Amino acid sequence: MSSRYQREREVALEAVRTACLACRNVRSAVDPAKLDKSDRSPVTIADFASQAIVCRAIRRSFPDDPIIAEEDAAALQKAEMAEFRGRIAAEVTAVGIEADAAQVCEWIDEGHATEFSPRFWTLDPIDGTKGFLRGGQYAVALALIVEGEIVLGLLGCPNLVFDPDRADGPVGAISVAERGAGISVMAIDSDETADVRVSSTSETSQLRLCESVESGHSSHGHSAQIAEELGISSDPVRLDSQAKYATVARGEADLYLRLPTRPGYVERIWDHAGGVLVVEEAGGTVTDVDGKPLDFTKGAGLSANRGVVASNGTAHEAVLAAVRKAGV
Ligand SMILES: Nc1ncnc2c1ncn2[C@@H]1O[C@H](COP(=O)(O)O)[C@@H](OP(=O)(O)O)[C@H]1O
Ligand SMILES: [Mg+2]
Repeated sequence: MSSRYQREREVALEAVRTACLACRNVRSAVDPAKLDKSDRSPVTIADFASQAIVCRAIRRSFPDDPIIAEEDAAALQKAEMAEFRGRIAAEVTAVGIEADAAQVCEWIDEGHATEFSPRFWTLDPIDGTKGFLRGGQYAVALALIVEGEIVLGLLGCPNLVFDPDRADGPVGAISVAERGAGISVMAIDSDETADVRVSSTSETSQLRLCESVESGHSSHGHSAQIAEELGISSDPVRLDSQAKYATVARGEADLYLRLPTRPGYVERIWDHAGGVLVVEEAGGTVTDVDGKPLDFTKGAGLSANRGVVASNGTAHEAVLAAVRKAGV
């Protein structure tokens, strides 16, 4: 695979892999230590450790690149958070990056950018924090955006089986996509690599649909209507995080629907950028529910779009027609 962004890929892959290992370590501890953010969504030691690891790596290799990331260290600065800060530093140190609490907070805050710029990274240190907490799917999601176009997309999925045909095979898969250069999936714990491609299913009644576990993140009612319209009789597969994009990319599912639950919710770029390129480079198509391409020039939010439809491409137009019929 010829690569225009070879160095960026290497740095990003190493950082995402290390962040995945830190997340796993926290997950296997008795208490992943959760805080509730001001919007009442959960955040854990692992979210902060992952963000510190990835932001540090990008800052060292690409000092001028802004990073738009989900977390910030503001809540960690309070005096009563000293132990929590110390635990984050210990988790970062445990994966081979020696750091104290102050250093870790500085790295986390490297992800403070919010505005569009000609070249920037976007990071979700743990996408699907609810999935992480319940032992389900989650992802470390990283993308590089140049002139509004995603050029690199990585999804580290520590709980995703590497090869869907080997259910008892290795667990942990990192999808790495580069625009125009394809996608490969790497095992987290070995050098095993796989080429993947979306499915070729065109018969709409045969489409395997995936969606969020959380009905507050995507309307399950509308997706049931759309499935009925398409003649789909199988139940949707529900999983947390951008692991949904990874499953569409490797043909394990044919369709991922993210349907607005309320008017005015603006999707965050870090919840999609990595996954979008992973699906596109595997041969699939991603638009919003109105059929428009996702617009990554608006800062941290996808304010020009509503919802997301990611498919194997073949079925995309038929799905959009069903989405319109359902009145999404
Ligand atoms: N009302 C809403 N509609 C769509 N997405 C939402 C939402 N409220 C929160 N989210 C996002 O949904 C993400 C999880 O998606 P999924 O349901 O596919 O696992 C969360 O990411 P984090 O887990 O990183 O906070 C959060 O950003
Ligand atoms: Mg997220």
